[in-house]
Parts: sequence; structure tokens; C-alpha cells
Amino acid sequence: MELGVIGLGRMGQIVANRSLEAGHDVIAFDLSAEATAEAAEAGAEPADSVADLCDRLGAEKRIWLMVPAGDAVDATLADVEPHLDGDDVVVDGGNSHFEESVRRAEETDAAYLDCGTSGGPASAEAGFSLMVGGPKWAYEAMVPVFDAVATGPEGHDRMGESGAGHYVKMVHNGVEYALMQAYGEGFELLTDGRYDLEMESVARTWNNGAVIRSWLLELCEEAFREEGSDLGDVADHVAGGSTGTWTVREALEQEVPVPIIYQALAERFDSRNEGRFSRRLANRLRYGFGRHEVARRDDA
Ligand SMILES: NC(=O)C1=CN([C@@H]2O[C@H](COP(=O)(O)OP(=O)(O)OC[C@H]3O[C@@H](n4cnc5c(N)ncnc54)[C@H](O)[C@@H]3O)[C@@H](O)[C@H]2O)C=CC1
Ligand SMILES: O=C(CO)[C@H](O)[C@H](O)COP(=O)(O)O
Repeated sequence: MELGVIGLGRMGQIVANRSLEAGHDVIAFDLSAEATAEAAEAGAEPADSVADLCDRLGAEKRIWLMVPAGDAVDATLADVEPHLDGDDVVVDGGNSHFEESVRRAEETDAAYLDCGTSGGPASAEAGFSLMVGGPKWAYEAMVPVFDAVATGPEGHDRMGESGAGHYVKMVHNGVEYALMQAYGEGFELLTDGRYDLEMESVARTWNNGAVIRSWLLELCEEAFREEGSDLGDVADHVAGGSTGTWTVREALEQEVPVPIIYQALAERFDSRNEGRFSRRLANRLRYGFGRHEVARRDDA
């Protein structure tokens, strides 16, 4: 398949690379010439602009957007829109709010797929988990690319109509916050508790057969291995929070109690207070799965 990829940052490069590795042709564009050149080095055909990318794709365009959520998606769509018709498919693989995705789907002539993407840059080798919403025919048309970008055929599915993909990813992120908080609290108790423990050893032991083993726990193990049992100079500031806020807002609207997700979000907001071990671990874990910058104590 011929795929246009717009947005070639941490995630977009992986979308392009995995598609290329699976034998697809990729035409790539980013506002940053450096990012476009990096994709070209990996085998993509570089485009000078969104218009150029669309011209090169010809009929039945398949375009994957991997730009930051919010205004950048609307700005990109404004550039793409004049080149689209009903046979074309646009995938938004970013962390867009599901209601924005429903609006965009209604506004565009093309079939619009909202695709929640999980795994982060750390999953470049293994592939992502993809949660897709939108027209069935468009999902089916994109399956060869989804097979390539995801872990494989089991790593993606159509969640439902427009918005459902980003809705599922929003809730996924709420769960992610809660899990990070739970691990953080457990390790904080172990650190401040009765025994002199090695946290890497605890995490490794748990990861081998324990009920609570998981990828996030593997990232805890990695964090302790690389930063030390006390997390060294990792600060207790946790950045981000938009998707967790959306999850809690939606839970309030639906009158579904999500106290643990809310508490995890509140902890992030409260993380200006120095010294909490759980937050410093969460800060470091976001590097583990997302390659987000680790705020260090000296930066505070
Ligand atoms: N980094 C992560 O762990 C994950 C990120 N996401 C989502 O994926 C999306 C992309 O994230 P990242 O790759 O981490 O961001 P990034 O900041 O690394 O890359 C974004 C890229 O988009 C480009 N860009 C911005 N506006 C553009 C425009 N109008 N036209 C063309 N290119 C444009 C930028 O130059 C940059 O290269 C975001 O919505 C993010 O929330 C989703 C899952 C995990
Ligand atoms: O979606 C993700 C992981 O699943 C990304 O890492 C996202 O950037 C996390 O952002 P935040 O910490 O603000 O929720």
C-alpha cells in the first residue's frame, strides 16, 4: 500500500518505519525538514508540503496523521482537506479528544479513523496497540498498515463508530495513571517501610510470576536498575495530565465512579510538593514508555 505519513516525531517515525519494513511505500512530511530527512533516510519518499504529499499519493489516498493533539490536527486537516474525496482515508493516530474526532469526521469528505495508539516509542520494535473508531470499510482498507504498525493482527481492532477509538484510548490512559500510582505507592511503602530492600530485586521478583507483573512493572524494574533503588536525582514532578482529566470528566458526566483514576490525577496536580517517591517514579516511568524528558531535582 502507499501511505502518506504527516508528523514524524517520536511516534510518526515509528509508523513510517514499521510500514516501510512491512513493504509499504511511505511518503512522508513534517514541518521540520530534519524530521522529514530522517524518514527519507529510512526509505520514505520525502514531500515538500502537505499538498506535495497529496499529489504524490494519487487516487484513494491513505494518510496517517501523527501530529500533536489539538490545533496541529486541525491545521493539518485544513491543508489536506482540499485534496480529499470520499474514497480517501485519514487516520489520526494521536491522543485527540474523542469529541474532536467525531467533529473532524463529520467535517471531512474522506473517511476518518480515530486511532488510539498505545505503546509509545519504547514499542518501536514490538509494535503498538491500536484502538480504531470510524467506518468499517475504511478500517478494513487500512488493515495491511494496521498489521504493520501494531504488534500484528491481534494488536488492533475496530472499537466501533467514529470517536470510539479515541474514547477507548482516553480510558486506557486513565487506567495507566491509576496503575502508575498504585505501583508508586507500593514502592514508596517498601522504601519507607520496615526492611532495607533493593527495589530492583523486588520488581524483578514480582515480574517473574507474580499476580501484579506487567509492562509498567518491567519499566519500574528498568527505572530502579538505571536510577538506583532510591531513584537517584529523579524529581517528584509528574508532567502531563490532559487525557486523565478527560477520563475523569467523562466519568463524572456518565456518573461512573472512578475514584482511583481521579486520585492518581490529583496526585499529578499536587506534585509541586517535593519529596514524594511515587511521583518521582511516575516521572521516571514516563521516560520508560514515552521517552518523555525526565525532570531532575536540579530543574525544580
Ligand atoms: N510519545 C508517546 O508516548 C505517545 C504519543 N502519542 C500521541 O501521538 C501524537 C504524536 O506524539 P509524538 O510523536 O510523541 O510527538 P512529537 O512532538 O515527538 O512529534 C510531533 C511531530 O509533529 C510535527 N508537526 C507538528 N505540527 C505539524 C503540522 N501541522 N504538519 C506536519 N507536522 C507537524 C512536529 O514537527 C513533530 O515532528 C500526539 O498526539 C501524542 O499525544 C500517543 C501515544 C504515545
Ligand atoms: O498516551 C500516552 C501513553 O499511553 C503518551 O505517553 C502520552 O503522551 C501521555 O501523556 P500524559 O502523561 O499527559 O497523559
